[in-house]
Amino acid sequence: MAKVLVGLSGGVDSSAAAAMLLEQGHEVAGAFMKNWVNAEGLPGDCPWESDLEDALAVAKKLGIEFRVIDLIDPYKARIVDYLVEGYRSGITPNPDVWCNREMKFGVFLDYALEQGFEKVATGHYARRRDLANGQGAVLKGADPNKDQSYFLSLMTQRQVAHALFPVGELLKPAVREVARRHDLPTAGKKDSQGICFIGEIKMRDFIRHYIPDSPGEITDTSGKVLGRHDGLHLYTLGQRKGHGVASPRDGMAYVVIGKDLGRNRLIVGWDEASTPGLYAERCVIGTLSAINEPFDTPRRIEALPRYRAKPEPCRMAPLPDGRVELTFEKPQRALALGQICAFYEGGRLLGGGVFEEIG
Ligand SMILES: Nc1ncnc2c1ncn2[C@@H]1O[C@H](COP(=O)(O)OP(=O)(O)OP(=O)(O)O)[C@@H](O)[C@H]1O
Repeated sequence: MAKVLVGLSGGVDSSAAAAMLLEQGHEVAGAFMKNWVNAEGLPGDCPWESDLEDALAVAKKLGIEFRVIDLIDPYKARIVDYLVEGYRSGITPNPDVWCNREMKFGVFLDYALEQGFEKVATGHYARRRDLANGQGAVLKGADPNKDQSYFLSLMTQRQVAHALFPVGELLKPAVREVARRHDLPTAGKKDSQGICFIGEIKMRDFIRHYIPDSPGEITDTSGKVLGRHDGLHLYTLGQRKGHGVASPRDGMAYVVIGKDLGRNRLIVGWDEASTPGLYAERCVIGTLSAINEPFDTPRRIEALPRYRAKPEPCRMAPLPDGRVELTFEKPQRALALGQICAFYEGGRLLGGGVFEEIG
């Protein structure tokens, strides 16, 4: 049995996680991380105060110690700045994946260890197993509709060694049942949406607050002007809606297929396999994180280029500069620089990295 600090977000999953850990006989305390406060008055609803109340009510009901930890400054430095810088430089950042590595299993885990806890638990739908060599492994969650292992793909072995994911063993209805059985006030709460800190604030409004619009032309690949954009950072490869260019072809939409940074032009094309720039078979992944074995020999794996994508078979080969090259069996649509790619073998998460070159 271990001394566990569980991250209580005020949602049903982490509430049930705390209850399960108690049932398993662990010594449990709960903590709410204060990550971001809408001090800048962005339009939208930021429900952290009611989430904090819910987390506190759950801890009370379970009779566990509850702490509020102010991580606003490290969150700004590690997540908000990464997000804004990413958009500014024209890539597509993924703050949810980064948050697990830098905050929940970074700053928060360090705090927990310092305070004498042995483990940090969260309500993620993933499973943790001990390997014969003593290492911890991460498997996909038992509920295929809820699996969140993708978001854990940049975790290190040290982080996994101290992590627990109790609800990952269950299907979602069984998780709600745990919360009901313990009469937790969050049992019927609907699942949270969106980026962990932005809450109900629209990403577009958030970005616009930090990066001024920089309007330019929208063209096709021949350079013909089809419309105007508000700033290249507001668009992502493969994006169908929001660019405002109507399609003259029935059943065939214009999608974003590239950005010409030099001329501040957004390039659109047809959403079809033959469109240059939209599909790629090959890519280079850097900023790698290997949970168990290093990626130093060529092998066949499955890759998830984005959350909720289908696992795609591919060949992974190490490069002399320490990164890896992936060659997919089938061309992949809209792989975006900056996005996270998670690697799997069967149901086991091998790790992941960042798309640094495409095509
Ligand atoms: N502000 C927070 N304070 C403490 N822990 C948090 C916080 N936000 C998220 N977590 C932890 O990270 C886990 C995954 O976060 P995510 O935002 O994906 O929540 P979720 O899947 O909606 O789960 P939940 O139902 O518990 O909110 C949560 O289950 C919780 O353990």
